[in-house]
Amino acid sequence: MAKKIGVTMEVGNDGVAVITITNPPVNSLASPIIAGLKEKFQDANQRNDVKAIVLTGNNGRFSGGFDINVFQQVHKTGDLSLMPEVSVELVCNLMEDSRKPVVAAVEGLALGGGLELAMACHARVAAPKAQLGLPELTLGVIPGFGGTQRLPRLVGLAKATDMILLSKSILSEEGHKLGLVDALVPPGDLLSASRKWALDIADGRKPFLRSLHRTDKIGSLSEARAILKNSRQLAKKIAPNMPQHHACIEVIEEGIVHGGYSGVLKEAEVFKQLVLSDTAKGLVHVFFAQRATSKVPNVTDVGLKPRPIKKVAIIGGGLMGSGIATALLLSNIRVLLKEINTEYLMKGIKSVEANIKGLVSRGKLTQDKAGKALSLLKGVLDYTEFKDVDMVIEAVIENIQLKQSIFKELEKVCSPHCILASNTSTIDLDVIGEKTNSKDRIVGAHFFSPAHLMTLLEIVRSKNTSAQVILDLMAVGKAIKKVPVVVGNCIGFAVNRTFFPYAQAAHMLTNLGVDLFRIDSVITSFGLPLGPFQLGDLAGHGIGLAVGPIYAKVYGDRMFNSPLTELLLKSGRNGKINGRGFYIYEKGSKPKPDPQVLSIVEESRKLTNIMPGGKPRSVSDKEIVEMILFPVVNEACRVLDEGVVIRAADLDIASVLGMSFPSYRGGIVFWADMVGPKYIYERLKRLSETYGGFFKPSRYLEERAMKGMLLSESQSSRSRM
Ligand SMILES: CCCCCCCCCCC[C@H](O)CC(=O)SCCNC(=O)CCNC(=O)[C@H](O)C(C)(C)COP(=O)(O)OP(=O)(O)OC[C@H]1O[C@@H](n2cnc3c(N)ncnc32)[C@H](O)[C@@H]1OP(=O)(O)O
Repeated sequence: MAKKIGVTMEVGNDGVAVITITNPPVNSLASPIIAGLKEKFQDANQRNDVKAIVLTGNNGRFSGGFDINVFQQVHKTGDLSLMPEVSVELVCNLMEDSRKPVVAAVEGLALGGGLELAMACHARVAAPKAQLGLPELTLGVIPGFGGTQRLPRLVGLAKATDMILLSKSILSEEGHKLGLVDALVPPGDLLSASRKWALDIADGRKPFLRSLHRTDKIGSLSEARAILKNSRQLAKKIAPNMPQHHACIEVIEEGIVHGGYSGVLKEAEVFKQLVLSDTAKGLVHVFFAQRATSKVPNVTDVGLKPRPIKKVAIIGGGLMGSGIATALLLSNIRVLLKEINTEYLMKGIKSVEANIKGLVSRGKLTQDKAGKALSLLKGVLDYTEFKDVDMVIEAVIENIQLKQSIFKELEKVCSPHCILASNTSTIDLDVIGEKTNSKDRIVGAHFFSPAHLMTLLEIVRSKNTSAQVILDLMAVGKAIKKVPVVVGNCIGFAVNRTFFPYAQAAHMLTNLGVDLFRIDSVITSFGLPLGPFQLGDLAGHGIGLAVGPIYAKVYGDRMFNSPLTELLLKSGRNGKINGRGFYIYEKGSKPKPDPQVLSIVEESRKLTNIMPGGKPRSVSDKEIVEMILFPVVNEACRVLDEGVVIRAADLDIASVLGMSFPSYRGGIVFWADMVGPKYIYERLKRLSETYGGFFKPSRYLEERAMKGMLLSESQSSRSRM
C-alpha cells in the first residue's frame, strides 16, 4: 500500500491554522512536502480567517530533515536542479517574515531541515525528550535552510558551533534551558499550548521574535572571532580530510560579520558546492548502506518475529567475553559469565567492572545505571544454570577441539530453543558444530574488540543456521546498540578476510625497503586511525602468528610470507600488550616509534631478499596507499564474488565499523569504485608481474575492469547464504 504523504492545513475557530507534515516514518522533507509547505504557508498568510499558524509533524515526530534520497539522486545524476531553493523563499519569506506568528509544535525529533524550519518559527513549544540537532555535517554537507545562522542566534555561538561541528543533538529539556525551546509541555498539551502561544504573539502578549534578526546571543565581533578560531582548530583535529567543517565555519562567520541574511545566501552557495563533493557522496552512501544491513532476504521479509532474549550465558571471561558481557549488561540483559576456575572468573568479572567504571569516569554512564548493569551479572564455574538461558555466546581461545567439545556439551545442558553462538573470528562454523545435532541454531556472533565499544557485529550464518536464529541475533545486536551485518561462512568472514592483505602488504613494503613508520603515517593521513604496524601492535603479534597458518591453508596462493612477526616475537615484542612492538607503549603517553626495531626489520629484509638490486625501493605516498589498499580491494572482490555478503554496501559498512575505514570515503568497495576498477586492476596487474601472486588481480576485479562495470554492481550467484 502506498504511504500517505503530504502537508495538510486545518483552520480552527480560534483562527489558528495548523499545518501538519506527513511523510512516514520520519516526516522527511521530500519535494512534495516542501511544495506543500510553500502552498500552505502562502494560503495561511493570505486567508483573512487565519490569525496565527502552528507547524507540526504527524505521528509524534516533527521532522527528520531534508529527504536524504534527494542527495543520492543528485549524486547519481549530478543534477543540482533537484535541490529545492528553500532557504529564502519558504524559510525567510513565507515563514520568518510572515506577518502572522508561526509556532513550531515539536515532538519526537526535529533534525536538520526539521530543526531549521522550527527555528524559522517565532517560537518553539516542545514535548519532553524531543531530539534536536543539525547533523548535516555527518552527510558531508552543511545545514541549508538557514541553520548555520539561526542556531547561533538562538543558543549562542559557542554552543551552536559545538552542536553543528560535532553533529551533537540535544534533548528539548536542554533546548529549553538554552533558549532554543520556549516552552516544554506534556505531549498531550502540545497542540493546545502551541495554538495559545501563537495567539499570544498575535495579540501582543508575547514577543514576535524573528531568529535571524537577533543578535543578543552572538556577543562582540572579537568574542565571536575567538570562538570561531577554536572551532577551526577543532575542525582541523576532528575532520582533517573533510571540507564541510571548515566551509561551515566560513558560512557562520559570514553571518556574524555581514548579517544573518548574507549568511543565508552564502550558506546556499556553499551547500551547492559541498553536496557534489566526494565526501558527501561517501557519507550519504554510508547512511543508506547502514540502514540496508537490516534488510536480509529470507530472514527479515518472511513474517518472522524475533524471540525475546532476556538471559545470555558467555563462556570465557577474557578480553572478548568480558567486553560482550559488558555490552549485554548495559542493555539490561542478564548475563551468566562462565570460566574454568575461580581465578579466571574473578579476572573476567573485574574486567567487566573496569569496562563499566571506565564508562562512568568518561561521563558516558551514570553511577546508578552502572550499578544496575552490574547487578545483572553472575559468575559461574559450571553449566548448572544454563538450562534457562536464551542464548550462549562462546568466547574462548581459537582452538577447534575446545570449541567442538564446548558445543557438544552445550547441546546437552541448554534448552532446545537456546541459540548457540560462537565469537570465533576465524574458524569455520560448520567445523565448530560438526559434532552436534544442533546445526540450525549454531551461529557466529563475531564482535570486534573492545566489544562494548565497537559497533560492528558480524552475524555469521552457516548453510544450516535457521532464519529465526539469525533474526533473533539481529534483534539482540540492535538492542545492544550494534550494527549487525549478516555474512556467510568462510575463514575470516567478511571483515578479517577482506583486511588480511592489509598487514601482509605492509610487511611486503617494509621488506622492500620502505620505512615502516612512514607507511603508518601515510595510511593514517589517508584516514584510517591506525596504520598496519600500529594495528598489529594493538592486536598483539602472538595472534598474528597464530592465525597466519589458518589463512595460509585456504588463501595460501596469495600470502606474503614475512618473517617479521616471528622475529619481533623472538625479541620479546608482543605488541601493546607488553608495552613493546614496533612502537613503545608507556602509560599516559602516545605510542612512540621505536628506532631499535629497525635492526629487526633489517634482519627480515635480509631473509626475504626482495629489495630490487638489494637497494630499498623508492615509492611515493600514493604508491604506498595503492600497494596497501588495492590488495584489500582485491580480496573484497573475492568476498563479493563468493557471495559472503548480501550486497556490496554491507562490506562498506563492515569495513567502516570493523576496520575504521574512513566513512567519508564510503567504505572499501565504494572507495574502489570511485578510484575506478580498471585503474586498480591495471596497477595490481603490473605489481603482480614484479612481485607475484600476492597482487594478482582476482577474476571478479578483472571481469569488472574489462566490462567497465563498478565492483558494487550485481552479485554472483555463488552465494554462501
Ligand atoms: C539549487 C541548490 C540550492 C541549494 C540550497 C540548499 C538546499 C538545502 C536543502 C537541505 C537542507 C537541510 O539542512 C539538509 C538536511 O536536513 S539533511 C538531513 C538531516 N537529517 C538527518 O541527518 C537525520 C537522519 N536520520 C536519522 O538520524 C535517523 O533516521 C532518525 C531520524 C533519528 C530516526 O532513527 P530511527 O528511528 O533509528 O530510524 P532509521 O534511522 O532506521 O530511519 C527509518 C527510515 O527513515 C529513513 N530516513 C531517516 N531520516 C531520513 C531523511 N532525512 N531522509 C530520508 N529518509 C530518512 C531511513 O533511511 C529509514 O528508511 P528505511 O526504513 O527504508 O531503511
